[in-house]
Amino acid sequence: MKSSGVKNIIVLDESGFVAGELKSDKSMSFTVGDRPLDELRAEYSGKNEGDIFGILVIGSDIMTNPRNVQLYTFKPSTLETETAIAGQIGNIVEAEKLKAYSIENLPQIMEEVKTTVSVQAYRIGESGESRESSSTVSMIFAIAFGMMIYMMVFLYGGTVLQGVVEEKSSRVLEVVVSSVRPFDLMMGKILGIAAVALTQFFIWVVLIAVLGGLLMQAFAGDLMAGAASMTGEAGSMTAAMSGVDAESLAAVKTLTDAGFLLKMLGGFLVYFIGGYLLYAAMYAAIGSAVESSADAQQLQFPITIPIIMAMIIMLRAANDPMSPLAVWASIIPFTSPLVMMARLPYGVPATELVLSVVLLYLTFILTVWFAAKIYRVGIFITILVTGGAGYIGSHTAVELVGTGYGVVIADDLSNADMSAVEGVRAISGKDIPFVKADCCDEKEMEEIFREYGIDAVIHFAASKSVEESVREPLKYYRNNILSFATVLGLMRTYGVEHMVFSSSATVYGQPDALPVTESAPRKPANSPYGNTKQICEDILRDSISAYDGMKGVALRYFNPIGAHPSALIGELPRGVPANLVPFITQTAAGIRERLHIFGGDYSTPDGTALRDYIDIMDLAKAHVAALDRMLNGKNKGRYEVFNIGTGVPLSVLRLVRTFERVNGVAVPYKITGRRAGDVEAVWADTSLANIELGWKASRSIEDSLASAWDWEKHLRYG
Ligand SMILES: O=c1ccn([C@@H]2O[C@H](COP(=O)(O)OP(=O)(O)O[C@H]3O[C@H](CO)[C@@H](O)[C@H](O)[C@H]3O)[C@@H](O)[C@H]2O)c(=O)[nH]1
Repeated sequence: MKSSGVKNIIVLDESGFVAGELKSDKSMSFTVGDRPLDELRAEYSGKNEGDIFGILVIGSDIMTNPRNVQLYTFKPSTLETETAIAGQIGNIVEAEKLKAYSIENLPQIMEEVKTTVSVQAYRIGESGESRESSSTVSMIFAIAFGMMIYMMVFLYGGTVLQGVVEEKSSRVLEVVVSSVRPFDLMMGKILGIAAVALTQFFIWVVLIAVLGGLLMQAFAGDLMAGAASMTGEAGSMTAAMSGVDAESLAAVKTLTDAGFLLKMLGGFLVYFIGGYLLYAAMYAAIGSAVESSADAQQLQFPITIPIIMAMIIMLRAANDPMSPLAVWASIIPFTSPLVMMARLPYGVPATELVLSVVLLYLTFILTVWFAAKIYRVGIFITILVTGGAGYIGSHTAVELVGTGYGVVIADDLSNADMSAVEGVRAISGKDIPFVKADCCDEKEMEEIFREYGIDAVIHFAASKSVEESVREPLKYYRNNILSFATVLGLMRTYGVEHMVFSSSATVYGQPDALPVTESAPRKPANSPYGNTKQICEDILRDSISAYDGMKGVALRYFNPIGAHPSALIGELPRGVPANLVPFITQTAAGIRERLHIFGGDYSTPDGTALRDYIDIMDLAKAHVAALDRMLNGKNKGRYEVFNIGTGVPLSVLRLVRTFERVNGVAVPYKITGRRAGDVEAVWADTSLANIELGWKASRSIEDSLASAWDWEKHLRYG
């Protein structure tokens, strides 16, 4: 990779008057050779690292046959070198010819002695064989191929960029993305457009080849025939001596040299594909990072800089393929596709070629990875689901992914199981990120905000046992309130503005009027648990009113029941279930002897308490609806509250009977005294959620109870 420096050229001058007149300069140095050509060739052949650049043979009849000049090189020759030598010899011959004329009619003489010398280059390989090649053709090839790469990159890179930008605004993509890794999606997009580009390119190549062939036949038939009749060095020498334009012959020979053409086409394909892929990946990264085509225009500029640089270096490299700039630019991936094409005709060491190709394709893959990372952040709206391993959290995570949202689950697994996360992954078919973190731990949580571009939070993380909260209030105030305040604080720090909070119908206590609307007064809480839900609602309301941009929805759930239809996730109570349905399923499964129905003396049709049982899948969908509303700017206030229920009251006894009927299992039960803290009846007025969220419970109580039983059986019997 060292610079070519001064080109030392041995001159064998058969004419006797040229060698002495050749002037050395900083690029070329001439010494007169004192041994025959064959001897010199044998001595220097294969010693590419040596000092001698080549041997210049000037024919004895140079005065009458100015084309009888041959340059045998041990290193790649360039058009620049050949032109310089030809120029010098031309001047010397002209001067020599001038001597023979009377000086009186100088202008006429000048015209007459004007001589154009062409140098035929012979590249001496390791084997000592010399092959004639045309520098002009090589350069034209290099530049033409380089230009094609350049055009393709611009043309189809732009297509990739537009494609990514357009799809970003399309919801369809989010659905696609939910089942494909961003890396695969990005790669598919780039390769898909590459396939189109290549097809179009090959159509062009075939067209040009056919047209070119016809033109060649029409205009260059004679020349081709001449070239075909002369094979090898001897032929060329004859041609040179017979005065046929040697450069034209060399051009035709180069064009008909299958080895040369194969090398150039092979190189072109490797660099065309590699160059396109790399730049397409860069365009894709930009497409991922911007919101609109207009923004993309501005960001495209940085990409054009290396391409333009590569174009400039490519033109230089065609003249001096061994200069350090050319060598490095042909290895560095961003310029290599163009620059290497310019160097290729002159012969490039295999190590440089391999390094260049490997680096090009490696950088492409890295760029796709990088683009995919931006894409994920740019295209996915990523939702942090705290408590996502819990009952409602896991079902909501499934629903979010199904809708096209990106999800990160955070859970300390204190009252949940990793199997729920696995279930979510299995259902959604996606490797959803899970972080074991306590929402009260600011450091742990901050990692999540830093690592994943969080756009919104659904906060489920909380302890949920009414009875336990009475025994351990501090645990509840910490787990439910401190955690919520910590998450909200981090949202502020990281500019995350959307919060869906998991509230509860418990805030209504025993409502004065039924069904209960969102505007019903909240009653003093019966338990620390209930109190935390009220306090968290207030924290959210106050934070939103204090902090610009922050928006929030509190969803007041009624009684969530049921499980995902796949039975891969469901409610996972620890110890003796406090809630009705898990107790029923465990009793039906024989784990519990009998169900105790708390209170048969309420003022209700059958004396048992009335509740509004909402299916877990419907409840999960309500979260997506709330999130969509905020993210689409459809919310009417920055803080909104919705009841999430069916609006249909059901007694405990009716629920038990329905369970038995739907599942064909008996649930032994006994009516006992009322449970402390229980309200008699509560059910939702869901009209606000129906109208504003465009959400309505759709699963029947039968569906819910059947899925609850399926889940229990899955837990027991797999
Ligand atoms: O073994 C049991 C369990 C419950 N019930 C009754 O079933 C109904 C529903 O009880 P449960 O499933 O415990 O729900 P709720 O007490 O209504 O509590 C729900 O509603 C509360 C707010 O109202 C939330 O805080 C809870 O998390 C949520 O489960 C109530 O009448 C209970 O008395 C029984 O009869 N036997």
